[in-house]
Amino acid sequence: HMKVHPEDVQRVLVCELPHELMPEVALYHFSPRKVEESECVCYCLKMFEDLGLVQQWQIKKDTLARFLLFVKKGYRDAPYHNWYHAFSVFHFSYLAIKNLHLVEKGYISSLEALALMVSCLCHDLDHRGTTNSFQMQSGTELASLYSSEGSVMERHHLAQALCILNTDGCNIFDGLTSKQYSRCLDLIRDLILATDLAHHIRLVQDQEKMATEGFDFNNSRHRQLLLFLLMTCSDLSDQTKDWKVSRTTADLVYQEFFSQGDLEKAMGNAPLEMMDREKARIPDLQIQFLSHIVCPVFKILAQLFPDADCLLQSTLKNRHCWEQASAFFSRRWESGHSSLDILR
Ligand SMILES: Cc1nc2ccc(C(=O)NCC(C)C)cc2n2c(-c3cc(OC(C)(C)C)ccc3Cl)nnc12
Ligand SMILES: [Mg+2]
Ligand SMILES: [Zn+2]
Repeated sequence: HMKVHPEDVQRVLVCELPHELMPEVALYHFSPRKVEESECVCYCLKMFEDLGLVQQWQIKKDTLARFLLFVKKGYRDAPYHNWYHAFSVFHFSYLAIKNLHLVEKGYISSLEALALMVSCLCHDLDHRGTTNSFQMQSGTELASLYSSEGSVMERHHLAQALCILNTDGCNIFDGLTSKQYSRCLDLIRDLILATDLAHHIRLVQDQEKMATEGFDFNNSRHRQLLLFLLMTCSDLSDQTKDWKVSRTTADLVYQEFFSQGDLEKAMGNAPLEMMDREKARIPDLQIQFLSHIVCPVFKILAQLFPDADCLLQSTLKNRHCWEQASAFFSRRWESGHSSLDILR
């Protein structure tokens, strides 16, 4: 099973980063995918510190370093669902908490901020680059464990997160009271299970209604819906960056989808068109994904927080780029040749 060596922990604790994170790390257009892999764990530690969470929750730094190293090791090298995805999702939760002043303004508590950030880091642990329906159709061991409850992969990600928290020297929550501890684990459970796309689709109408009515600070349902919204926005945050990041991410996602499609064909099952490298039209699929999933959630975020409007604008700009690519492609498809190279 996974091992983390004491010298790895020491290297993180003495990390050579300037004591404070560079100011640009806290900007919306900063792409965490540009951070050196060997520096990611240091950045995570600094982000927790920057938000005062290490201090507030009496988190021992060597415990946090060890926890972060175990989480990083807990990701496989799938094209998209790997450590850099988790690190990017975590970074966005830091951006939202810091730039929207979510704790100071009372939208979320400090404990909810801690749970949100830890959930972002752990939310796709041990992902194999295949979907829930693939687990069920091919009868994987994860499906036999979790298919009766649904959200097969998300239940596995949660189990992996709890396993790391229970590993010697990794329990970052041992400074919490037992009441805070059980509240925090309930939050992490709900937040990681909320990353199932099917769960998100069930919630989004209530989130739209909340944004239209206006956030009610005393309404526990509103507070819960906001945490789920922040989780989904973080999971999709690559689409709020510049075109190169947004397009590169789509490339990685389709590498996973097409590999799954190849597997399904080899098993005699017909893949979804989105997963069939012979049939998928990536620009059109991305326009649909941005229109139906991404832009709606950042529209809700922008309605609740006008300062987040720049994020919605970025997703709309990226959709426009795909529309231009699609127009260009359909001209080339008619003339018989096409490749994604034009986007290079
Ligand atoms: C660039 C990009 N293209 C995608 C294209 C299609 C789909 C897809 O699943 N389509 C199925 C139909 C029914 C909608 C997801 C895509 N996707 C995700 C993603 C989001 C997820 O769920 C949350 C975060 C809750 C929305 C879960 C898994 C993934 Cl891979 N992340 N980036 C992408
Ligand atoms: Mg996931
Ligand atoms: Zn994810």
